[in-house]
Amino acid sequence: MDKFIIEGNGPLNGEIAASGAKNAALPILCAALLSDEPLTVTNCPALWDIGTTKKLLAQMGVTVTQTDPHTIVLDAKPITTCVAPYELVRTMRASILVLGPLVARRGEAHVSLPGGCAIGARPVDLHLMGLEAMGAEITLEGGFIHAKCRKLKGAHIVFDTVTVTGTENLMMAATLAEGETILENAAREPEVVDLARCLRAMGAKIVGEGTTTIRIQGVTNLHAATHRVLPDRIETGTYLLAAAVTRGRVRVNKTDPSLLDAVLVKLQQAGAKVQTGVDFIDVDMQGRRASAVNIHTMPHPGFPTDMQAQMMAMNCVAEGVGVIKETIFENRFMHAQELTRLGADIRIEGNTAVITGRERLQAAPIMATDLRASASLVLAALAADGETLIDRIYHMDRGYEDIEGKLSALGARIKRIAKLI
Ligand SMILES: CC(=O)N[C@H]1[C@@H](OP(=O)(O)OP(=O)(O)OC[C@H]2O[C@@H](n3ccc(=O)[nH]c3=O)[C@H](O)[C@@H]2O)O[C@H](CO)[C@@H](O)[C@@H]1O
Ligand SMILES: C=C(OP(=O)(O)O)C(=O)O
Repeated sequence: MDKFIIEGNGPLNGEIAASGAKNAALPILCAALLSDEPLTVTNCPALWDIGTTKKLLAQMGVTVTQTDPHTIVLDAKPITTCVAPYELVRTMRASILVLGPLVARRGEAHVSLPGGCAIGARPVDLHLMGLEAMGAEITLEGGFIHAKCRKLKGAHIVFDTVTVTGTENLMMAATLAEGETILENAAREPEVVDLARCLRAMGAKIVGEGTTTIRIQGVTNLHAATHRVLPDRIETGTYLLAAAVTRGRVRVNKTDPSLLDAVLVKLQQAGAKVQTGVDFIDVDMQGRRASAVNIHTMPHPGFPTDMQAQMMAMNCVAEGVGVIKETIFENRFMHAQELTRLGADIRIEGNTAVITGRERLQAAPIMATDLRASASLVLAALAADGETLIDRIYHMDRGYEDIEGKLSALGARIKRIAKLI
């Protein structure tokens, strides 16, 4: 298993470009299943999760062509099987996103219950409830979801909890259903909005994305389209925090500041000078130590849970005490124990972490437990004295394109070790 060796070497300085958003690209690739005409996806990040999705779709009979490192053309004219097998689905939460499109286009789906980051129980009951409301017959057997329906019918669905992939799955299913579907208490995440834009380019009739009520008028078929994936706001935020933890200055280009309002407010509270343009964000700590901030994770437009671990890393080296409340996932503090191994002072009580900042952290061998936890360990290692060895970084490869290349461009000392005895 690959490991990173990171040597904390002072402030990071420089510019990098954001990649396309993983959590937008994944549902968009699955949307190809809705049409028998090709979908071309550009600005698609080069990541493990994208590779897994390509394999998943290819084994269903979809022709998947990578025309350049960031462009994928998918032709789902022939869907030969409606099965999403355990071996592929277990590594990636987003695999559940083939469920809605398969039932909508083919009238059946057999999808293994999904894996992904171990950050909570992560049930899919709301996805299933919605499909049932649209007329699908659902059974669970042998770890698989089996869904059947001759023709989905529009329905009025109110989500008990805001769910991102739940909203995406039902929005995709509804594009080919008979009549109108109304999704209430829908997720407002930018990735949901990007998917709606892609579906609209394919001929879907959708209004209200980005608000809590999305209306979809079903059509008989979708057609060929090209869609550019929006920039990754979580990747962007992670690199901006690299400036905050190292007292440096980082500019992220090819991004969109309007996607990161909640994160930028916290960076300003931490003492950063934040400048934005249409497609860039510049964070400058002007050599100063960050001040600790309080965070309460919330669905968009609140503070994203996918940035919580990275903010905890910043609080570990900030001045003062920061309180972080995780309200989305019940088990998303796995990084705290590893950060403590670097000398951080973190007290956990239920869903709240109280972090007392330390001037410096000290290098130690540590282990990544999930995707954003890995990002927080990398950030902490950049602010630690000595060489930190981070094990199980495959988690990081799921969601960060060319992490070593981008961090090295900012002046970090980071080395990947394929095998260490
Ligand atoms: C591939 C992808 O886009 N992943 C993101 C997506 O995950 P994902 O879509 O899995 O997260 P959800 O928004 O569905 O989860 C939010 C909360 O709802 C609960 N829930 C969800 C569905 C359901 O049927 N029943 C239920 O109870 C979950 O357990 C969780 O407590 O949104 C999360 C919240 O922003 C992000 O952290 C993930 O990075
Ligand atoms: C939790 C994440 O991914 P997934 O939902 O695929 O586990 C994430 O992107 O932070």
